Amino acid sequence: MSFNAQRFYPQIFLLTGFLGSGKTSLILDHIRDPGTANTGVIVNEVGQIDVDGALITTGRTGFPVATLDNGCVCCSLNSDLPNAILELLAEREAAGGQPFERIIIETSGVSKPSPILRSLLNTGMPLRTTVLSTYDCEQGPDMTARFEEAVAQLAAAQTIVVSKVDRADDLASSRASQAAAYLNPLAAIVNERDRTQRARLAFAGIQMPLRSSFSIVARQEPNNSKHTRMNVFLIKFEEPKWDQLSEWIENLVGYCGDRLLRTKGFVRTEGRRVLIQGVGGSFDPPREIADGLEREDGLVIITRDLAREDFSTIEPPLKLQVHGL
Ligand SMILES: Nc1nc2c(ncn2[C@@H]2O[C@H](COP(=O)(O)OP(=O)(O)OP(=O)(O)O)[C@@H](O)[C@H]2O)c(=O)[nH]1
Repeated sequence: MSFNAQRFYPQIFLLTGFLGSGKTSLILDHIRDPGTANTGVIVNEVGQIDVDGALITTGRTGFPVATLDNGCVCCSLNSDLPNAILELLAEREAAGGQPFERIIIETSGVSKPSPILRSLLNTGMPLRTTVLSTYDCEQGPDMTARFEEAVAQLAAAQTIVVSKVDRADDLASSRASQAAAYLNPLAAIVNERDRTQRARLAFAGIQMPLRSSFSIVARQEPNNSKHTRMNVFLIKFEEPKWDQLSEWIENLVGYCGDRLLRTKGFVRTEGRRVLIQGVGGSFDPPREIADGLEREDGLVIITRDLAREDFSTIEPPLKLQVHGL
């Protein structure tokens, strides 16, 4: 399928936001809302385990999700993204469905938006694009100060959606809005406790021609797309016992401290397949995932300034392989 001037092209929402700041959750809140049937999603993960795609697929059965699995999309400037859009449109047409009103592109938590916007510009498709960034009110300004990726994401956004306010107090919530507005005075800020309403406001869409949003990003972010301070590891376990695995994770958290940024993936333990998710040192309760889901097992761990050898010092000693990604 190629570009067709007669076709109706959906609005594109480029959804950015730092690691664990709530991008997938915002999409899940959106697709659970009746009336969003004409949404398609493209997911890009920095690790090789597609957890986000899996969660969205289980969030609504049969939901149209495409995955960009060639590493971080902002680092691999090629035709993957335009092709994913065209394929999603073609599949929809072939299935005889209503045209998409919107396609949400969930970028990896370390992607910088500028190269992605550039690759959208090069499609030749008349795409109306809105850049959204989630801003985690629990992580706040410290995180953004430490990582240029987080600054680039917020600077590029037309809309900043403050996440996790449903479990924050009023002070944390209003501080997050102020910090977001300070970083990007041009952005509309969505700060809403009700998650359904938050998703509605987020994807209501402030439409700007792609070129003007691109020029904002280009000013803030002149050249590179390297993630200099981050390390991404894929850990493959040999069916550890649950007690041992949870102790290992607790010790990992203690060992890394604030160098641990994001942990997520699927691990087989005692005959079950478990979803493990953590942002910094805070972990969700483990969730059993049905075996039918065709996703590779393994835990993606994103850190700052950590070496592969560090994992061998974590107790208890488990049988594992560490791959640097
Ligand atoms: N209560 C609450 N929890 C949230 C919210 N947003 C995210 N979370 C939780 O925060 C964790 C990370 O959320 P995700 O939606 O996976 O974050 P993400 O930005 O997609 O993560 P990456 O793709 O790894 O960068 C999960 O445990 C979510 O359940 C929110 O608005 N409210």
